[in-house]
Amino acid sequence: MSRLQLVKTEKTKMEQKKELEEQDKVRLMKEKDHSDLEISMLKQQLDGTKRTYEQQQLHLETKARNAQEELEKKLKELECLLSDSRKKEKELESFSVSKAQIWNRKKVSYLNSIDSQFQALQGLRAASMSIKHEVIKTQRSYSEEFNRLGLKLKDLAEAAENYHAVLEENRRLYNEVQDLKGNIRVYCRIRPFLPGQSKKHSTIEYIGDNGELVVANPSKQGKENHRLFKFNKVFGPAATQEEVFLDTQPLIRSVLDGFNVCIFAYGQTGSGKTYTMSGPNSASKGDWGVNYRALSDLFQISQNRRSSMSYEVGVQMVEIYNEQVRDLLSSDASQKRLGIWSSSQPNGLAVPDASMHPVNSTGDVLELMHTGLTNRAVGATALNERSSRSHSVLTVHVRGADLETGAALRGNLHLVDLAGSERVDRSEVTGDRLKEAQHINKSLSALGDVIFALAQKSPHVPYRNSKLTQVLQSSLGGQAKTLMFVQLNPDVESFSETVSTLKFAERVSGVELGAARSNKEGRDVKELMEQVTSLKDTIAKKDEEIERLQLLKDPRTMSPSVNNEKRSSTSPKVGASSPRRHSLDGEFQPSRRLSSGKVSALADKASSDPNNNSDDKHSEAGSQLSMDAMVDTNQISPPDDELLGFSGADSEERLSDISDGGLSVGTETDGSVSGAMESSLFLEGSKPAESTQKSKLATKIPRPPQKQVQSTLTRPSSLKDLRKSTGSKKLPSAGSSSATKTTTTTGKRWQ
Ligand SMILES: Nc1ncnc2c1ncn2[C@@H]1O[C@H](COP(=O)(O)OP(=O)(O)OP(=O)(O)O)[C@@H](O)[C@H]1O
Repeated sequence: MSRLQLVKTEKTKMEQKKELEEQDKVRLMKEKDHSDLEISMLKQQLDGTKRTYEQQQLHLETKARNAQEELEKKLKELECLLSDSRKKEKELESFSVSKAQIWNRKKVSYLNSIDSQFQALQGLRAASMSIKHEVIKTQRSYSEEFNRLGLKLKDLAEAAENYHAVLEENRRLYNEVQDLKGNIRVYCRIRPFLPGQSKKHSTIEYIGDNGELVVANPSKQGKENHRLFKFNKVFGPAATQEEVFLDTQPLIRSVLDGFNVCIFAYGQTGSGKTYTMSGPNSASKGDWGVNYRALSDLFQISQNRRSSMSYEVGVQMVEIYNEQVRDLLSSDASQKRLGIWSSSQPNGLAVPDASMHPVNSTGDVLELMHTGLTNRAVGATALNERSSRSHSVLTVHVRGADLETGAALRGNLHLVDLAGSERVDRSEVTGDRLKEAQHINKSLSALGDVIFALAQKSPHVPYRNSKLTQVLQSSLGGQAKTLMFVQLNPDVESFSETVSTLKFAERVSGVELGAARSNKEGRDVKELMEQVTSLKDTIAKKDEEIERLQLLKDPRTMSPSVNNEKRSSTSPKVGASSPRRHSLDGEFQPSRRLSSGKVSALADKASSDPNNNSDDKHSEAGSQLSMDAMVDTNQISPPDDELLGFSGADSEERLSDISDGGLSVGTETDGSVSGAMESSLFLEGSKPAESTQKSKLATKIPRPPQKQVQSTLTRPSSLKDLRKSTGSKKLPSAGSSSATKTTTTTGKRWQ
């Protein structure tokens, strides 16, 4: 059974295997069909592809043929090009060969030039080396020089630091010198005779170098009508405008240093006030008066100082007519009356309403002054010679600032052309003319009174008595400096006016008791005394010579007894005169007509023995002189002083006439010195005690009214008159200490 089962299992297995194989066969048959299908498809595909390839091959073959044709064409072209290029190459080769040759030539020339330039460069280098050495040497010397300059600069810088201090010191010293010369100066100027007047007699007898002036009335007989005056300076008729200004110039500088200065011209109508202050009409530069020159100088100095100071200058010009102040520079035709500030305003203006015109040059000033003078002249036609009857005041205001310190200063310069000073007899005038005269006399008297009160240190200075003194207040007194020009007309017909003018001036000049006088006096007096001694020697020699000549001329006097007599009586009279003139003047000037006496008469008296009072001739002569003087004084006195409004001034003037010294206590610095000199010159040998006594007497004399006293005092002799005058002029020097002190203490610097 097992076998069968085995065979049966075997058979099943065989059947299963056969079945599987059957299945495989079917599957394989299917796969074969499928593969046949695939093969046919692939065959189809292959055919299609074969065809496509064949087409493509055809196309490509066509293309290749075309390309080949084209390439053949290009090849031909390229061959052409190649042949062209070869040709060009050949050409270029030949060109480059020629170029190379040119370049070679150029190269050679460049090399040559480089060679030569190199050599030149070598030369330059050598030169530059030597220059360098030179420069180094110069640099060294420069640096040494710079060092030296540096040291100098340092010194300069140090000096510059002190410059301002020195400048300030200079100014101080300069103004001290001006102070030493006195704060009030009086210059006398005599105008020449005008064309057509040459034949007239002159009243001017003698002009001394030291300010002496002798006037006389030539129409009167006798030697006794001579009068001697003494001022700081006397300018004769021949003096030029420039000479006059030279002595004025120092004051101008003071204005720029902050001082107030007043320059005025006093004198009768036609005596040359306007000529001195402004110059003649349409004056050329050479004829310019003090005004123009002062302003021109002012600008010049301010210009010179511009590195250290800056200045502003303004001008006002007013006219005082009948006690009314009028602006001469105003464009306003209404000409209103202007008010005056009696005490100076902070800005220093006395007439603040008068127009102020800033000026920068002399040209500006000329223009303004022309306007001012034209305005004054307009008034003149309307009111008849008004220019002579009014005071014109040109005020220059200067404001300065120190550029270094910023310090400010202020100075005023008043340039005044006063109205004519002549006195008018009441009987001669009425109405407007009388009113004018009263106003002028009042203001001029007030001016004299102010100066006199200042000199006397009076607690009250009467500035308010006139518009003139109110306007000038800041420039009168204190440390202000005043210069008065006394103008004289030499015409004999003006003699009484001349004497009156001179007396006024003497009164003004006599008031200055300068602080420096006592300092200066010693030395100056010594010098002057030495001069006097030498003059006396000369006089003595001349005396002897004249005597000798006279003796030779007059044989009758040959006898010793007569000779002696003559010598005692005539020799001093004739002999002393001309030698003195010689010695004072330097040389004899016939025009002064002194040969027969006049000044010589004064000198006679001076040189004669003062003890010889019994000499009748002399005492007579003396009284005659005084009488003449009195007659003159009386002639000029108006009949009714009070009505004309100058009685006070007159009485004082008379007093000055009487004692001179009582008021004229020395004409400032030089005046006092000259007082001493005069006493020696004119009172040679006089007893000092006597002269002192007389001067004391003079100072004790009460003031007005003095006509009586005048005659008793002046009558004895003119010699005494002179003694009194000179003696009293010496007074301040003897007892000047108090006066000297007061002047110094009252002197206040203006600010
Ligand atoms: N020093 C001088 N040299 C030449 N001529 C002068 C001199 N002084 C004055 N004169 C002449 O004298 C005449 C009068 O002078 P001026 O007019 O200056 O006098 P015055 O005092 O100002 O007169 P007034 O009071 O009328 O103004 C003028 O013709 C002037 O030219």
